[in-house]
Amino acid sequence: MIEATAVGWRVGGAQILDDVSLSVGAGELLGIIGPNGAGKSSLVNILSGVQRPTTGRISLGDKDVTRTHATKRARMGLARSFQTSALFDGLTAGENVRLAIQASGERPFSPFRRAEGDEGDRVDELLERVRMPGRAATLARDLSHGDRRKLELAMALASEPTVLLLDEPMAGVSAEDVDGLTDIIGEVRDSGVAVAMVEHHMHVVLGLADRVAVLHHGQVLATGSPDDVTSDERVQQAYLGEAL
Ligand SMILES: Nc1ncnc2c1ncn2[C@@H]1O[C@H](COP(=O)(O)OP(=O)(O)OP(=O)(O)O)[C@@H](O)[C@H]1O
Repeated sequence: MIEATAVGWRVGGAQILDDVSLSVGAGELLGIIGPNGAGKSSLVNILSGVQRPTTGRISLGDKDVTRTHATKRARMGLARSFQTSALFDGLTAGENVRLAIQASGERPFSPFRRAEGDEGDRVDELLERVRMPGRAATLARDLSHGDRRKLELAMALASEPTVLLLDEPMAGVSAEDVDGLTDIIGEVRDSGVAVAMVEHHMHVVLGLADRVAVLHHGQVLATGSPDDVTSDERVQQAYLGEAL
């Protein structure tokens, strides 16, 4: 569904990404791991169209989207979450989701438009999908950190994406919420979405991913099943001192 071929990204004199090739298919979850500064977020930005690579190619389905803007890629079925929270704190959980539904629709987006058609049902469905039933009326600012991350997932799912890019969806959440988010993301993958997930919680990535790509100094050090990459000596070297 989404593929990077020989992607390089150079900023000033620094080669941030170098000859990165990877792909994620429908119903597959690719975990992207690597030490701090390896280039994981940069890669997500390039896959989503927030940044344009210096060299190489990105394709979405059978389309070359290397030069396609992020907004257009979103209309083509790509959704993403960000490392930092992207919610409207003064709106309720339901209103946040409704805005995401409207923003992904055909009609011009307006934060002042009232719910219409089956939007109310869709909001409830999406909140249920992320295990937040009955939370529609809670202000985003009053949600726990874990629920905020779930709400962000619901918003990313509002466009019914075929490809979902997640940049550290579990950063800073409690162990209990990590388990909940893991289940939800697994269900999204099982529903046929191609999911690429950057995550520092190693046990989550290794337990959930079908394949793992290890980035190191902007290059793909290894790709393979969780077992293959954890037993790879170069990967162990890159993570020296950290439990894999
Ligand atoms: N816009 C930019 N301009 C210059 N350098 C950048 C830019 N964006 C990222 N970098 C540099 O690229 C390198 C990779 O950063 P990136 O955030 O992609 O790594 P990461 O693997 O996501 O790290 P972390 O795990 O800490 O989030 C870092 O050295 C960073 O300083």
